[in-house]
Amino acid sequence: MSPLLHVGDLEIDFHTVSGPVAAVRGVSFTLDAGDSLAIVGESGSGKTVTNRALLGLVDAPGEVRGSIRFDGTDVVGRSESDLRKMRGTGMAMVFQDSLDSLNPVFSVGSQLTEILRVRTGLPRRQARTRALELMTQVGIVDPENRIDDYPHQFSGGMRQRICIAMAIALNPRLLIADEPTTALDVTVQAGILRLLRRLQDERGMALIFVTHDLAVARLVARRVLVMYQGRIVEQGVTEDVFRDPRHPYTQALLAAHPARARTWRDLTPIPTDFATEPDLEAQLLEITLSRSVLDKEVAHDS
Ligand SMILES: Nc1ncnc2c1ncn2[C@@H]1O[C@H](COP(=O)(O)OP(=O)(O)OP(=O)(O)O)[C@@H](O)[C@H]1O
Repeated sequence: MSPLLHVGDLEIDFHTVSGPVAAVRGVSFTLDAGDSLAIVGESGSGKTVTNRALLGLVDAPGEVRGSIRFDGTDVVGRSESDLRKMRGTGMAMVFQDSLDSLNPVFSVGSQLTEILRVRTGLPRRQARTRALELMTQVGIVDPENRIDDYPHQFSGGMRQRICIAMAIALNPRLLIADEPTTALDVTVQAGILRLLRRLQDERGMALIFVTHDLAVARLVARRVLVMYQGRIVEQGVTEDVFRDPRHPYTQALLAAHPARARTWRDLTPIPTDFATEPDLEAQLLEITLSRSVLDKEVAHDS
């Protein structure tokens, strides 16, 4: 069986006033239908632009070369109208910041029903019923009373759930989630990760999850791909990469990861105030999200 997604020797350049930026180099990977892949790497390693390229969303001054085949069809060089048809039904993306993705002047219900009406031709009333179902599926409590609310009336986590509802509205075969939990606090993050895992499982949907955190990758994806400076330095089954990281960069990422620390005493002491130390805060987030916490919640859900 051929893979759902095949990326071959992908290269992305940005032609800027200060010269060309080689954002992605020689990236190749495949993803089977229903499988999950995490793309991990530090800021600027090319994770986001790689995923935007999958959806044909790299605009000038970006230039994409190489091959991207989704469901047997080439993405690179395809017309904008073809790409628009593919987005939503084939692949859909959830971005980091839900406020950027939602239109503040329309209720969440009208944004959801609009997608359904325009893309599937559902009459207004049925689209609203479907929108309510989708809101329920993503864990919005009492959707009848929330459907006419505006994005600002929802919390960050709930807004991200609405974005996920919009992304799955057309039953995509591949959902790409680009750091969808970065802006959220730990409990809310765990809820979103749990939701993505459940949706993927229930719908048999493939998932690409972008994160800078290897421990989070391990929570959501069967396979992992590690990027460094625009290139893939390592890829494989997530557990194998954890057990036996081959590339020095992956080894360094793992060695530095606070979720490896078993007790608070194992952490590198940071001699500054808890509340103002961003690194420590990030470490705390990562630890709280460590596997046992989320697994317990997933077990509790199922
Ligand atoms: N529109 C653009 N113009 C110029 N350079 C860009 C543009 N978009 C991205 N880049 C460059 O491409 C490289 C990869 O960026 P990308 O956003 O994919 O990184 P990332 O791994 O997703 O980082 P982050 O985790 O911070 O989102 C960076 O060097 C970035 O500066």
